[in-house]
Amino acid sequence: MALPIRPTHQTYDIVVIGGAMMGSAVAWWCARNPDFQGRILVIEADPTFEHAATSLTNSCIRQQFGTAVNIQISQFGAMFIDRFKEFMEDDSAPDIPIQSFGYMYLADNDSFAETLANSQLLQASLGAGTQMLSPAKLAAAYPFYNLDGIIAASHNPVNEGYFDGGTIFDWLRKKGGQLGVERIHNRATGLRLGANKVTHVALASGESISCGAVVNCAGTRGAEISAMIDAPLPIEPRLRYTYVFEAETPLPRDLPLTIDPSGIHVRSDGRYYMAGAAPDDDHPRDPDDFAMDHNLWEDKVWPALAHRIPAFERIKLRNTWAGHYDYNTLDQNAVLGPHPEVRNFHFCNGFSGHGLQQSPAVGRGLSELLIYGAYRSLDLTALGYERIRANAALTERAVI
Ligand SMILES: NCCCC(=O)O
Repeated sequence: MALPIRPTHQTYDIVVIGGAMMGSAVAWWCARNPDFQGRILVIEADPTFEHAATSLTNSCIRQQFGTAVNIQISQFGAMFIDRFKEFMEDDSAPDIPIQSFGYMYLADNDSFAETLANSQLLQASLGAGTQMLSPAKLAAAYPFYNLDGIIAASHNPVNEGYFDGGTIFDWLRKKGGQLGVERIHNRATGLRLGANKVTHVALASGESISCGAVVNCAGTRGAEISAMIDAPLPIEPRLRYTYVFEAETPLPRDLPLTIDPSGIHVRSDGRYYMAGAAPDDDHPRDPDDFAMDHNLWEDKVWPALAHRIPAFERIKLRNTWAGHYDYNTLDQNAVLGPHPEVRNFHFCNGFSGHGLQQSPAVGRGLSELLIYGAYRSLDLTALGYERIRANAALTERAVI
């Protein structure tokens, strides 16, 4: 059903700019909380979500991050997926399994092997199942890899792999609507400030909506929205290509999401395989530029895949697409929570390719900030805007 353009009210307690996975998660977490009795408006510029990262995602979750906060975010994400039906409070909600083939990071140099080993210690200390694998162990378990040049690997077969993020997205929108979340097809064109707060959101259709709080979930346009309150964000659209292919001889077991030293990643995708790559010349793009570089497959991606997995010499490309990361150039991590002075403006930006898997914990965390003024479950302060201002990166080495 088409969304209405105009809101039904002139005043909302919470206005969420951007209605894809993050905006829908924030809205649903707020709406389901009995301590919140207000009105929520979600403004979505493209309700088809054709080009949203939510639609063009590889839909995977991992525990293999290099910072405690990201590991804990994923741990809650995995628990949320595991207990999805319970969270939806609806017997007709589906079970959403995680296909735990794990991520397999391959290291071809001492420095990255050490990074993986240190990350494994951190992940294990927080309860994740990550293990370091020697080339010999790797060859025994996954004989299809060509391990030339590989000196170590890390792998986690627990709560790490593919999940059906699209179905979760559908349910968050549906249940949010049942709980009173209002969604419109419109664009935020301006934010009016008064006494260190956003007082109104201007819409492309001409209305000006009075608001209690604003959440910036605008994806690749997040920096445009925060610029409306003079808050610079180091976030830009970056192209990422996805390739789905069929192998003439399928591998004898699921292929973990393998991160090759070439930068290309590939995993099982049902009876197919899915690979991802960045352009060689990785620079900011226009938010509407989704041009595919068709040469990259022949020139780089396929040769790299066939080198690492010789069975992939004989494959048929079935589908390709280009999507965007909302790429945080400072540290490839999310920017979450209130602006230090404009306290009712909340960031929810810069996920740099790992947003879908972070949406359960991020939605919950922002709902706590919006309703109680503080994080109550998982403290996400490390991902706040202050670090952006201070140019103090929360470095995450495991960005794919
Ligand atoms: N965007 C594909 C990689 C997902 C991840 O960062 O785990």
